Amino acid sequence: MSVRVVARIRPLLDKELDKDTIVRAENGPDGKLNIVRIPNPKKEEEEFSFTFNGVYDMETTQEELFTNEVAPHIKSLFAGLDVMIFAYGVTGTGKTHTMRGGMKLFDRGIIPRMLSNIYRRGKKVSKDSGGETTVNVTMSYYEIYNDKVYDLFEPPEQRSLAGLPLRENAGKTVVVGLSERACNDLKDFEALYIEANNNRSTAGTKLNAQSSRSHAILMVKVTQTNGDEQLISTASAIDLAGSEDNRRTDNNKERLVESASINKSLFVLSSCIDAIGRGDKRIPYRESKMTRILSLGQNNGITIMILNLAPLRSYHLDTLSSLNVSSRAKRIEVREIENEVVFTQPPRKTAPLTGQSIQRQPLRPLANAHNTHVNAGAQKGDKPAKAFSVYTDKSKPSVSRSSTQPVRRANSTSKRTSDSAGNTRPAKMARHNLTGVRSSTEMSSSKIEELIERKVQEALANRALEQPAPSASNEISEAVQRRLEALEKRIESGEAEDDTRAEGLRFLLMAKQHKERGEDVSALKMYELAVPYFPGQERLQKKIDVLKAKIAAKREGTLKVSIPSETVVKRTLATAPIAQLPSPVDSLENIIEELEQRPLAKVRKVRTSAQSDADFNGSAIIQADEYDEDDSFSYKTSKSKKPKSKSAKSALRIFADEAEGDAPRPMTPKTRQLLDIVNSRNVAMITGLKGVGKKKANDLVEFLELRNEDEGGNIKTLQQLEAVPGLGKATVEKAYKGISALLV
Ligand SMILES: Nc1ncnc2c1ncn2[C@@H]1O[C@H](COP(=O)(O)OP(=O)(O)OP(=O)(O)O)[C@@H](O)[C@H]1O
Repeated sequence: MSVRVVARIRPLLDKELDKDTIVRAENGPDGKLNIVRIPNPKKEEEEFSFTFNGVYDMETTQEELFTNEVAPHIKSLFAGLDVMIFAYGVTGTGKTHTMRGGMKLFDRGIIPRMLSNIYRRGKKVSKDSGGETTVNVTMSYYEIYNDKVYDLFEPPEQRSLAGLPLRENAGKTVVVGLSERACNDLKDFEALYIEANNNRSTAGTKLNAQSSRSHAILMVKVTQTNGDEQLISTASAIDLAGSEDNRRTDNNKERLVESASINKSLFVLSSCIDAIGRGDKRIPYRESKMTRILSLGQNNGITIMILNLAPLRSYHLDTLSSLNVSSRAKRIEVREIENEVVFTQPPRKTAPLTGQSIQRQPLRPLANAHNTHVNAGAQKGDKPAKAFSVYTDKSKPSVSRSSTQPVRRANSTSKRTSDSAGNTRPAKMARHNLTGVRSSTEMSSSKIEELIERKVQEALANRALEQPAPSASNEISEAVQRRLEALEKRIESGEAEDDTRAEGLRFLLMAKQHKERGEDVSALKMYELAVPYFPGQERLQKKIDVLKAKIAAKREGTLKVSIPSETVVKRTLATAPIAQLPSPVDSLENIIEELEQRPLAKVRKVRTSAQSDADFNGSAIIQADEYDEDDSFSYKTSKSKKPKSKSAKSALRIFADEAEGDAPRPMTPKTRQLLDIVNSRNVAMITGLKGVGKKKANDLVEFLELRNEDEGGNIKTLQQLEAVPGLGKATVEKAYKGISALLV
C-alpha cells in the first residue's frame, strides 16, 4: 500500500479576505474531489494540476477531515498496525491547526480526536472480550529543533543542549532516553498534552504569529493485553515545521538559523522522496534527524501525509514547490504489516500504570551512556525504563524493553543476553495475515536486499546494545555526568558558536557535492541555506550569483519539455503545444529568478509571541467524549591557500596540533572542522571530504555508531581518526588538506 497523500486548502484568515486566491480544488474523472489546480507563475493562462488521494477545500471542517482520513484507521491500529499521520506544508498553511486544532469543540484537530477515538475503541475492545483484554495507552512527545531531539516532557531549561541521541535498532529509529507517560483517559492526556505543548519551540514570524520552529512528534502506544498475550501498536502524529522563504519572513538571526535548519530537513525529506521515486539504492535518510524518524518507505503500517496549502497568491511559488514534493510522495510504498502478538507473563498486580507515573531515567547520564544504559535497564527489571523505542511495536523483545509496561514479557526481567540470544525467547504467535506476507515465495531482489540490510542493521544495533553494562554503574554515571557538565560549560562558553559554524559548513559541503553532481538548483539552495551562518560573505554571495546565472542561462538555452508526473492544463486558448510548456519542475527553477526580482526586506524586529500556547483547550476533548454524535474520538575562512606540496614536512605540520609531545596542543581550526564533519556522522558530508568515498564514509559512520560513548563517542584527534579501520594516515591527510578548499 502506498503513502496516502491528501491536500487540505485552508480558508482565508480575516486579514486576508481581500487577497487574491490562486489554489482551487476540483473533482477528478471519478467525481471525487482529488485535484488541486494552480496557475503557472510564468504564464497565468496555464494551470498545473496535481492529483492526490483526496483533496479538502476551504470549507472542510476538522471533523470531516478526521472522519475521512483518520477514524477508519483506528480499527487497524487495534488490529496491530502502526499508523503515522504527518502534516507537511509551508509556514502558516495550517499544519498545527490540522494536527492540534483550536480551543472550541468543533475546532479540535486530529490529535485530540484520535485520542478520544482510541479510548472509545479501547473500552469497546475490553467490553467485547468480557473484560479479558485490557488496553493501556502511553504517550511520548518530542520535538526536533535545530536538528536536535528534545523531550517535550522536559522543560526547556532542563534540557541537555546536545539533545537526545538516535539509534537504529531492529530496522527502526530509536530515540534514546525519551520518556513515556501513562495516560489512562482523556483527562490524563489533556494534562500531559498541554504541559508538553507549552515546552514546544514556537515564535512569531511575519508569516505566522505563532509559528512552530520545530518538528513535533507525538507517539501514542496502545498495548492490548489478554492473559499472556500482548499486542503493541503505535499511532504517531507529526506536525512538521513549515518551510520558509526568508525573504518573506523578515526573520532575525536566531529565526534564520532555525529556518535554515527547518529548510534543510525539509529539503532532505524531498531528496528522500525523490530518491525513493527514482528507485535509488541509497536514500539520504541519515542527513537529517527528521527523515531518520519518519523513515518514509521503510516503515510498516499505514502512512498518511496531509499537505497543507494556503490559497493565496503570495504563497504561489512555495505552494508549487510543496505540491511537487507531496505529489511524488504518493508513490512511496509502505508495507502493511501488523505487529505480532507476543507472549508475556501474566499481568503483575503491582503494574505501575496509574496516574501520571513518569517512566524515565534522569536525562543527563542517558545522553552519554545510552548504549550501556539500555542494557542495564533490561537487566534490572525493577528500574524504570531508560530508553524508549520510537517504534516500539515490533515484536523483538529487545524493542519492548520499557519496564514500565503494564505487563512484562516473560523474560523482561532476565538478562538481555539470554533474551537476545533467541534460544529461550518465548514463541511468538504470528497473526495469520502476517504469515501470509512472510510466506510469500516470490521475493524480488530489492526485497532480498532490503531484508539483508535490515538484518545487518539489527545485528549492528544488537551488538551495540549488548555491550556489557558497566559493573560500577554509579561511578560511571558520575563520570559521565561530570563530562556532560564540562561539555555543557564549554558549549555555554562559546562552543555553541562552533556548532553553528559546523552547521553552516555542512550546507557548504552539501552545496559542493550537489555542484559536483551537476545539481545546480540543489547546490544553490544549499548555498542559500548557508548564508545565515556566514553573513556578509562576499565569496559565498558570488558563488550564489554565479550559480543563479548558470541556471538561468541553462534554462534559456534548453527549455525542458517533459512534464513529469502531473498535467499542465490550459485555461484559455493558448498557442503553445502542451508538450512545450514548462513542467512544474521547471517552475521551481524559475523560483530563483522570481526571488531575485523581489526586494530584500529589511530585517525587522521580530515579535516573540507573547501568547501562551492556549490554542488547545483540553477540556473540550473531555466534553467531546460525552457527545454521542461525536463519532470520532566566516567564518573567517582560512583564505584559500595555495595547495601545499605533499612533503613530509607538511604532513608533520598537519598533525602538529596533537601529535608532538605528550600533551596535546590546541586544535587548529582546520582540524576542528574536519573532526566536526566526521563527528556529524552525516554520510553526505563525510563523502564531501577529499579522498573519502561512499564506502569509507559509511564505514566511518558505522564505526562511530558502534563506538561506546563511555570511550568518548566522538573522534577527538586526527590520530584517533587515522586509527579508524579503513581510513589510515594518507586518507586523513588528504581530507585535512581538502578542508580549505571547502571553505568559502
Ligand atoms: N482550516 C483552518 N480553519 C481556520 N483557520 C485555520 C485553518 N488552518 C489554519 N488556520 C489558521 O491559520 C493560521 C496559521 O495556521 P497554523 O499555525 O496551523 O500554520 P502552520 O502551518 O502550523 O504554520 P508554522 O509552520 O509556521 O507552524 C492560524 O491562525 C490558524 O488558526
